[in-house]
Amino acid sequence: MIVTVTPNPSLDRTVLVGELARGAVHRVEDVRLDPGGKGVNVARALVAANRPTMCVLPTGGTEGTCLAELLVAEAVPVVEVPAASTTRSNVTVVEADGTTTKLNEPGNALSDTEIAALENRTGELAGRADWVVACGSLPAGCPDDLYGRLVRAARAAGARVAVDASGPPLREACRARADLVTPNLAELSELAARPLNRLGDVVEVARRVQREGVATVLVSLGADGALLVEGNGVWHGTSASTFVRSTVGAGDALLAGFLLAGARGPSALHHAVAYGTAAVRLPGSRMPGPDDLCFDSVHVTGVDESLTLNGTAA
Ligand SMILES: Nc1ncnc2c1ncn2[C@@H]1O[C@H](COP(=O)(O)OP(=O)(O)O)[C@@H](O)[C@H]1O
Ligand SMILES: O=P(O)(O)OC[C@H]1O[C@](O)(COP(=O)(O)O)[C@@H](O)[C@@H]1O
Repeated sequence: MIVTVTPNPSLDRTVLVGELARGAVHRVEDVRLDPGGKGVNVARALVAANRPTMCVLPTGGTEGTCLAELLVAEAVPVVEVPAASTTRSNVTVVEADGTTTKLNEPGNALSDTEIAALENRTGELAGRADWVVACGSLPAGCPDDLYGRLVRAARAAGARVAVDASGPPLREACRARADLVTPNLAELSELAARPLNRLGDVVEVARRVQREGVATVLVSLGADGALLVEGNGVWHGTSASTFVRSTVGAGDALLAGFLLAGARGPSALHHAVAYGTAAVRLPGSRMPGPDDLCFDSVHVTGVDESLTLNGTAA
């Protein structure tokens, strides 16, 4: 079983417009509502692939009820931690050419009791889990070390732990020796406090994260694919160019694909990039299922560290 934890879930509303212009009135061409938040999306993709999954999340108010109902409709097993404050709503504007603009609310604060309940429910499930996957931003006022604490508790219960986070919560998860972290380029660059222009820069910072005790670093590079640093190995997965409908949830799909393929080595990277690529072809944050994947368009190679991120000479 894989347990996902999303301390700051959201109700995701995605609207489609021709071209976004600041200050203008737009007539929306299409709209969809998805259950959202990074761990929620990972759980949706896992369930779509028939992998036993539990999705732990706080829910509050009308939005929280709606979010839980949407998950039930997708047959995602949910462990709800009731929260006094309302679950946030995030808005995504997708333009006809696939350009994606996200407006993410910070998320209402959880009380200390609610945070403790989230940790307890996760801890109880961790004993039966292969992986605990903790993802996304933390709501207002939540301690930065929440993911670090979850890593320690889940590992003590015998599970491996993956964390997809940014800033201080990511740093704390690395310090607690998460088994797998999945930063995107901006998040890794923030961690390193410098721009990362070449594949070699990405590898160097990922190696630094490994030295802290994180076994596997999977860096998502948007249209340039993803880089896997594991043990002494480094691989770059790319896909042939594809049309982009919405990039929301692509990182979550990448992580789900990696876990579904065993979270190890170039074959898992190949599967992960197939998931990320499939996600950008789907509307809103709809998660891909096995039928959406196209493995032939994905290539995994060793890494020439002197190259820029898109594989051209510096
Ligand atoms: N514009 C794009 N074209 C093709 N694939 C993409 C594009 N954006 C994302 N992907 C795929 O989705 C994965 C995750 O995307 P990315 O934007 O890096 O993650 P995050 O959502 O975490 O920032 C990438 O590794 C890639 O496989
Ligand atoms: O917790 P954060 O960082 O605010 O992100 C939440 C948002 O990210 C998503 O999980 C999508 O994630 P990615 O596009 O990074 O894969 C949305 O469903 C949600 O609205």
